[in-house]
Amino acid sequence: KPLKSKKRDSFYKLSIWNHSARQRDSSVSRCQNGSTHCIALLPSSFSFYLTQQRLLCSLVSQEKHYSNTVEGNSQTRKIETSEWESVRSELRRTRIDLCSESGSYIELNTCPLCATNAKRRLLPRIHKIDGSFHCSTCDETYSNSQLLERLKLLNGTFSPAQENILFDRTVIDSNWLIEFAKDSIKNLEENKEMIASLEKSGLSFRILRDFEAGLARFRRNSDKRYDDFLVFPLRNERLELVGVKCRRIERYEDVGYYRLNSSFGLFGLHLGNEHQDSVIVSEDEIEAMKITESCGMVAVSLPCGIDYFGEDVIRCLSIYSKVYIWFGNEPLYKERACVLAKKLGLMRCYVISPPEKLSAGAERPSDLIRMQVPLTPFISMAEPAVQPKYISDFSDCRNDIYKTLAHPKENLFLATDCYSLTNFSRFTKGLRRNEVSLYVGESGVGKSTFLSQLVLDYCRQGIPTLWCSFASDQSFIMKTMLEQLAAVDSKTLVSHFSRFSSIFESLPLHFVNLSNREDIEFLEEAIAYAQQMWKVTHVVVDNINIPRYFRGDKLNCPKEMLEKTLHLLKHVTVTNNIHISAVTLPWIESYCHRGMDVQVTELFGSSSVALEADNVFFIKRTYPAENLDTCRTICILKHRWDGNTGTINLKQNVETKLLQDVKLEYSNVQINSPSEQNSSSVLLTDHYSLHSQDSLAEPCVDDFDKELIEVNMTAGDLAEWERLLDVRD
Ligand SMILES: Nc1ncnc2c1ncn2[C@@H]1O[C@H](COP(=O)(O)OP(=O)(O)OP(=O)(O)O)[C@@H](O)[C@H]1O
Repeated sequence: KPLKSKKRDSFYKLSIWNHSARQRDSSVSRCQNGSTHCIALLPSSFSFYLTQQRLLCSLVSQEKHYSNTVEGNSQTRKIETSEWESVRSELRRTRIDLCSESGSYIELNTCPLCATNAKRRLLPRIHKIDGSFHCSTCDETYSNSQLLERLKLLNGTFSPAQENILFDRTVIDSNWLIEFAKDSIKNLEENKEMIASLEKSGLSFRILRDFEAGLARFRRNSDKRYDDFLVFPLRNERLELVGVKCRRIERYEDVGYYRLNSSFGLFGLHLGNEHQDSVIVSEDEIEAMKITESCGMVAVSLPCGIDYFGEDVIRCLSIYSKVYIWFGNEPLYKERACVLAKKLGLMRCYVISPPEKLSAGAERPSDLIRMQVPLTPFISMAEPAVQPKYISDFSDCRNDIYKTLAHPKENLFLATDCYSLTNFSRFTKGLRRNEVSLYVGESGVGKSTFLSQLVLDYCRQGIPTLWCSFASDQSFIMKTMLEQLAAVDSKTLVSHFSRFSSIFESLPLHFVNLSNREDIEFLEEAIAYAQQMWKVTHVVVDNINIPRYFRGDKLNCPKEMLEKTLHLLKHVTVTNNIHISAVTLPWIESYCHRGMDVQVTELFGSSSVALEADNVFFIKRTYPAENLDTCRTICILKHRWDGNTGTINLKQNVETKLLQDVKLEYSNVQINSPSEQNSSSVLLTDHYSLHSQDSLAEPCVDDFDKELIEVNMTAGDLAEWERLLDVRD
């Protein structure tokens, strides 16, 4: 937990108590100078709280904790210490730190698979008991052994799997290896039959000689038969022979190695010279030879295919300023090409993946050569491995744009109508993804009341919503919502409390209390969590003026804080494809009492707030009252969807807390033609007749809007109320 700056550098007495409240241990932990975190090693299961001088921890007995997980569930396997140690050492190799231990999980500071990091919560984590790994950003779950395998592949510490490795022997004498390689070349030269069959498959003798490929015979232990193997020399970055790879001709997957030490070299490396600055990396020796034969470029092959990108391999490729990677078009090949490119340095790597149209489905160089398709055009079409995210063209967005144009309701709108605030709904055309709406108004003007009714309406339409509140008392807003949902007088509400409560509880609505969280990062974390857990698509933040810390840094300027927060919220909406409604106070409160001519820029000065928010709704008291003393006005100052601006009066039913939006005025009517207005009003009225009766049990007295249907239900008519609710459900 980040400590406030003034508390840094101070001493904390750390007392750990066991569950029977006997002091078990105590030590002094100190924040290091300038550090934001105070780290103390604590038993895995404890709860703690921080007072002025003390961090009090209550320790939950370890046995009890285990009984809930392992013994309680016989299917859960306790991870072996050795397994965990190997995962831990692979993680260390990947330079991934174990970030923290919380409850039964160990968090990692970065995901080894998708590279999400501490800035983007939630962190990937490993279960302490069964060793399972889960990252919610890339949505990958692995068992302990699967994770180990993945990490080994990423690290290049993979040592060839047992299956196809017939032998892997370390040679002590380098001369023996040189003699073996020479002999094998001679063997191949003398075996005319073999050369003829290789030439038939598209490999000329010349290229075999250039690559110094050879032939060797090995006797099988089992049946004393001899098998022919092609021999490929492996050289290090100094072009010294460090090993040979042998591949059985009959079964090409079967391989064997003779190596001088634990490192591998590359096949074909000796063909490069100082004049060549580019190389093609292929998975397979035959492919490498065919590429060079076909296009004249230097091609090398990896000693263990796409499974091994160890340091020795990377060193061999370091002399080239341009590396073309040609593995294949399948997702696994592409993924491995990316991993290799990252290790080599993205800026100098290019990935060759022949487009299907041009290659007639053939993606590997040998297939293309067999089909007599020249390779050079594909090499020139290679895509740079690094594709900066900020560069995009129409084709990147084409599909999304089509979807939003052709099926806006399914792809863009979370909801088009709000049934209890019909005029507002007609004006705003509903709730759209990727937008931030800002509700501005002086304190106590009714921002939360308005939003609670809006949220309630959308929740009833099934839109999963998260209400994030920085206010200390969250029950207040829940109470308002319950009153608005019930839409009955307080006496009836009390007598039927449990019934209304269960309806309220069944809504897809979740609350997050951020009252003690002054850092905006907690909000980010809460949204990420709610997205994972409940797939929320609408998030309300009440109110964004409260946080003071931006990712650990205290910002003393509220304007800067607001700008940064809004920028963050906009980013969150776009990355998560959701809508965020944020509540804020205006910077210049005097404008609250001005007429409709207020501009967004006047409320927020020349800041980026006006730019970042897609919609700005300014709620103000209506002065002077022509008998409308309970009225508020909501001014639509900015509306990105159609650019309309206007005002709507809000009238509250004091008993039920329900708002009625009356008297809609467009300030730029020319955009909405009368016919459009009519058609939308028919639609709204239709819905309204079905939905409104449960939300407006007691209609407001004044009939400002002719389109509002009359509600003929009495406040206490609960049976009818529930019947309607059932019909709607
Ligand atoms: N249209 C309205 N007419 C009359 N009273 C209203 C109206 N809207 C809200 N109120 C009342 O105003 C009071 C304050 O409302 P609310 O808490 O929603 O304000 P707020 O702007 O969110 O305040 P804060 O910024 O302090 O959180 C409540 O008692 C509410 O019932």
